[in-house]
Amino acid sequence: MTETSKHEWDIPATDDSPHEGGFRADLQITTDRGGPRYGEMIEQVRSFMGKVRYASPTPELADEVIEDLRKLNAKLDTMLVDEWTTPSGTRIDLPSRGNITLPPYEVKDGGPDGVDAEVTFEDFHLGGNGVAHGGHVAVAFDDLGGMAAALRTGGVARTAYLTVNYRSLTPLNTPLVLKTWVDRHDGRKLFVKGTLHDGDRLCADLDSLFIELKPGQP
Ligand SMILES: CCCCC/C=C\C/C=C\C/C=C\C/C=C\CCCC(=O)SCCNC(=O)CCNC(=O)[C@H](O)C(C)(C)COP(=O)(O)OP(=O)(O)OC[C@H]1O[C@@H](n2cnc3c(N)ncnc32)[C@H](O)[C@@H]1OP(=O)(O)O
Repeated sequence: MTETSKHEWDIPATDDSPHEGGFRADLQITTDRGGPRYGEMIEQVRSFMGKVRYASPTPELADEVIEDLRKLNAKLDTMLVDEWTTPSGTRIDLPSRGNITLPPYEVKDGGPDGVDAEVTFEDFHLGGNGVAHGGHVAVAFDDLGGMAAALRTGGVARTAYLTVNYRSLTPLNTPLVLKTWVDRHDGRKLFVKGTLHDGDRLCADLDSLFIELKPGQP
């Protein structure tokens, strides 16, 4: 057994379906791709994105930052790979699998019945008046809802609908409890529910439908 095949979301390949569900059957989930400091690199980028949200640079500082970013972009240009082999989204040892586009969450427990995670919306996720943007809350629900569906079926599912009810304000820079679970499973249809809590206070809840993809479906 390889290091990656121990996980419940490792999707089995067959001879006639090497790309199960249109996705690579072997998602090559790793804990070492990108090196031991990849998580730290992502943290620095997250921190930078948060500062960009709040910074009001002088024109001179903007010039400097542009130059620095050009250099950094040129460095990463030399290392671009496809989506199946980038560490971003496949490093299961890192918050949100190292996916910079997701609010950082840590899975505490997960299986066919659902997923429990801790999510922190950061400065970058500011909507207005000091609280999280509703779109970022929906992104967190979409990803963790997709994970609940994937852990139930052992394959990748796509979101058919995603209804988020915003029940109270979602604070920034506060660890919050995010839960998703399969409420009903009917053939390829997975009705996934979810909740986001700040302590005892319900911030938002989720009502969604994920459709298990057929072999080869994009
Ligand atoms: C991606 C992860 C990669 C990373 C890998 C790393 C680790 C993996 C581990 C775990 C995975 C972790 C996390 C998951 C990550 C992300 C999840 C995010 C997922 C997304 O963010 S994904 C993007 C947004 N998503 C779309 O881009 C979908 C566009 N769309 C379509 O692609 C089709 O539309 C589709 C496929 C949805 C259905 O199409 P289809 O042809 O397969 O099926 P069909 O239409 O026949 O529907 C079958 C039955 O569902 C009913 N039905 C369908 N839609 C409905 C609706 N809206 N309302 C009510 N009922 C509905 C029908 O009425 C029928 O019901 P019935 O069978 O009873 O008649």
